[in-house]
Amino acid sequence: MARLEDVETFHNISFPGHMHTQKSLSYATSFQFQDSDIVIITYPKSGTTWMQEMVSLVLNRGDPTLSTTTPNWARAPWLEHYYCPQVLCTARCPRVITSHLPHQLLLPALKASKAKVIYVFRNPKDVAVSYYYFHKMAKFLPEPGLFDDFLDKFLEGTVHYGSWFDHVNGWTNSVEDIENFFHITYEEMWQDPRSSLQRLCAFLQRPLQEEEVASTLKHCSFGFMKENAMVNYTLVPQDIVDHSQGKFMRKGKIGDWKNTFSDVQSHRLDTVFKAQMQNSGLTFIWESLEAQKRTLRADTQTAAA
Ligand SMILES: Nc1ncnc2c1ncn2[C@@H]1O[C@H](COP(=O)(O)OS(=O)(=O)O)[C@@H](OP(=O)(O)O)[C@H]1O
Repeated sequence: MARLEDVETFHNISFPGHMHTQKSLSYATSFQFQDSDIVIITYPKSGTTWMQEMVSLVLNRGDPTLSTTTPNWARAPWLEHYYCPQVLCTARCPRVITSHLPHQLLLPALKASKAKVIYVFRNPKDVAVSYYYFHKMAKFLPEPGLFDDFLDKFLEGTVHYGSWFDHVNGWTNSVEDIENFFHITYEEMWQDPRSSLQRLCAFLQRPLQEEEVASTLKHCSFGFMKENAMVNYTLVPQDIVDHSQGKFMRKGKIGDWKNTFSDVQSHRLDTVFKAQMQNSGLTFIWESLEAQKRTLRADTQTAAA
């Protein structure tokens, strides 16, 4: 199946040209946010769709009607995609807007408003693997080749949307610059969905009743989202996303990187991580809960011996 390989370069960062144009990227960077807007920002494959679903359910008090009838990209459109202006014309208030843009491109526009900004990030090893497999399916992304070659580009920051390290450093350092800023990790959402949801509700000032919380958690679970055609991307035509190559809702786990990374590749990422993230003060969860428990047990046994 042919690739839709056109590339847009904007401020030295490459973007898939099939969905972004100079005009749409300029539109995004000079966007006039409203104070009532809710803006979800992520590096690709970090939990965007999950947060779009969570926000949508919170705004609808756990009622899944919209989540099961309207695709996520229509409920929370990508600011930098060419179709955003048309979708925003009919958007309800508060508008929910999504972006993968790095902070240097979007911060000036956001600083000028009181929009509520949600930043979701995920450990870079799981991001790299998820992104790699998505490149195999998504015809608007370049053919990724071997994982080793893709990892080189990921570490150099020459993949589409730029460097994970710059993205996470940039946005997590923006707390001071943006009046209403909330950040959360994929791992936190995974390990403690209920308290993640409570934190989100508090930030959005949308408290939920217990049954609304239960419904939101149910519809945001990986199992539910995997089957929901409004979020699992099966609605996207085959010539844009080749569904025979994999699933968008692929595994939804912490620590899946271990099935793709070799020890050498893991060490390579660790080295770049150490160099670029050492001043970030951020800590990441790299392993599944089972692996964490195994390590803890082994440590306890060693200490007891
Ligand atoms: N509810 C829920 N629980 C756990 N994990 C989830 C959930 N929803 C989406 N996912 C996983 O998120 C990955 C896709 O990330 P994004 O939505 O950011 O992708 S995109 O940037 O919008 O293309 C992709 O991760 P991988 O499975 O590791 O590839 C999805 O499976």
